[in-house]
Amino acid sequence: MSELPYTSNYPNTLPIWSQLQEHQAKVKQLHLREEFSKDPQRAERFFQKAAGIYLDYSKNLITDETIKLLTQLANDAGLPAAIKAMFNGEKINNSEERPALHVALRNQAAVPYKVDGTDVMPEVKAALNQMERFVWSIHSAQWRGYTNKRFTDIVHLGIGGSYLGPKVVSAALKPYWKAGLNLHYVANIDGTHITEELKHLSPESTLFIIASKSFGTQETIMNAKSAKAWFLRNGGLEEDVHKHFVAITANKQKAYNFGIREENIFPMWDWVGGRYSLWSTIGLPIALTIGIENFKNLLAGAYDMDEHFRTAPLDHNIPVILGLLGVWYSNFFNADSHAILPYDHYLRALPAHIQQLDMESNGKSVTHKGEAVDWSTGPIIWGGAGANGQHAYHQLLHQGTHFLPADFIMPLRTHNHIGDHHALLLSNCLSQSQALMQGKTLEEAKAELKAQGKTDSQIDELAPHKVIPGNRPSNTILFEKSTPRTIGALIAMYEHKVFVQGVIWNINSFDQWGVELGKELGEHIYQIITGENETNGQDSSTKHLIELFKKINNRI
Ligand SMILES: O=P(O)(O)OC[C@H]1O[C@H](O)[C@H](O)[C@@H](O)[C@@H]1O
Repeated sequence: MSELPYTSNYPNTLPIWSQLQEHQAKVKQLHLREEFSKDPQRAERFFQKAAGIYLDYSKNLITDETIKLLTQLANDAGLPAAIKAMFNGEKINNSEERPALHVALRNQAAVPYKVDGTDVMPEVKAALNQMERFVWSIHSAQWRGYTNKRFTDIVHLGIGGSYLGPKVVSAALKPYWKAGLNLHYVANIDGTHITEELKHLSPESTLFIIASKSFGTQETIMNAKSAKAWFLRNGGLEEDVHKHFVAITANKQKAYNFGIREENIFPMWDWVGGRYSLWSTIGLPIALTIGIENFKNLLAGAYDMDEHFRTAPLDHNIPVILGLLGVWYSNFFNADSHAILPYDHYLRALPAHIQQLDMESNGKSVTHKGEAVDWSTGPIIWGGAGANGQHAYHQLLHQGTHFLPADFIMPLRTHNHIGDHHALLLSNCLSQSQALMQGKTLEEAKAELKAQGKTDSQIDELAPHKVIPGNRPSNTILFEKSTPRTIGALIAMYEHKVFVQGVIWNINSFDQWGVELGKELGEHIYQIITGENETNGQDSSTKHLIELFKKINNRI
């Protein structure tokens, strides 16, 4: 395991940590409603704009002092050096001895990015050119199906980072989709997923992308085999397969063995983590739907955020501020979750992507050196599209016993001008963060009931149910419109936020060993089902459940 190229600390042994604890004791006495009425400039003071993203963080449980102390924590935890190390391509993913160099994929400047002394930019550019040629050949119908029909449907087979990133971006940018091409994603090993997607497709006009960095992920390989079988069953011949299947992988040999022609394999690199890979060739379905120019704009938007992250002072740095606020709540207020609430139908897949990005990155409990942490790390990420959530789980946000910080995310302009929907959507978005912040006092609840003509005893009975404590924090993240550039910046912002937190917590945000055990055990269980292995050694629950499955499926 390689040495970390920057000094990392146990955050809770830093003197600043105890200063923050003392400070928290004071801040928790404050109420945001009063902080706002005391200080009309609060919104201006806690506001940043960069890379087309507006961040209002004034509805957080913070004072100027909090930001000062948190910035000090970032400095003392070695964040500036860690940012440099990431951009320098150093092996910050020390348990896998790899850099995490996704920033190279969107580098717009004529500067090299080196891995082990070799500039990777020529390979990055060559891959982008390969994507461009491919996208052009599909759009111009130079590349056609085996009966000479143009492609109408792309089926992207991938899971995890080879799925969630492309999915959120292609959905977010639907207004930019080229006419005549539909995109479908198949991720799950559940045969229902692929069955439902293929049901209405014709093999003659369907192109499959097999996206797997490792080309070893069970779900994707199984789906790829089933897709190929479907293709062959429905008229395609073995010699036509190369016209309908392309692959994206860092494991060329395996893709080749699967039957993909060498020229139809798009490269990936081990210095790009799966959940950071939508900017690479894994973004091919994005480029196919929105066109290569828009894909390049997406990269440019992410680059804008990278530059902001790399150069802005910590207390003006959007990803740093977001990361520190998350640390403030996780470690000093014991928050164990964080909600992602996009008020944009096109961005409805964002919570799922941020979930993988954040939870797979920071769901760790040992430091870079392998010592157990005794501070909380990554929170549970959850969420969904607004305003729908307001009629479902927001009740708990407003009156539940959990402390749940949230991000409200919304484009200021819409692609779909219809009636006054967008102004109403914005009103909903703003009213939710306002309600969380200000709440409703007992006096207000009573006055409200009185105005409704309730009797005194009714008022006493009902008022406690109507009290809303408020003082619940949120960020409001806005941008002018969902464009390739703003969406690029938005997602890069979250990537860096996650990194900031990983640095403070002294954990490796770029490995994911925790997912391996389930895969290994799954292999074994499958062998038991198929009779290749014995049930010996299985716990009685698993054994019993396997038997139940076999019995119901007549596999005994
Ligand atoms: O792209 P692949 O190699 O198929 O990996 C797909 C996904 O599966 C793994 O289990 C990891 O948890 C993810 O980080 C990864 O993105």
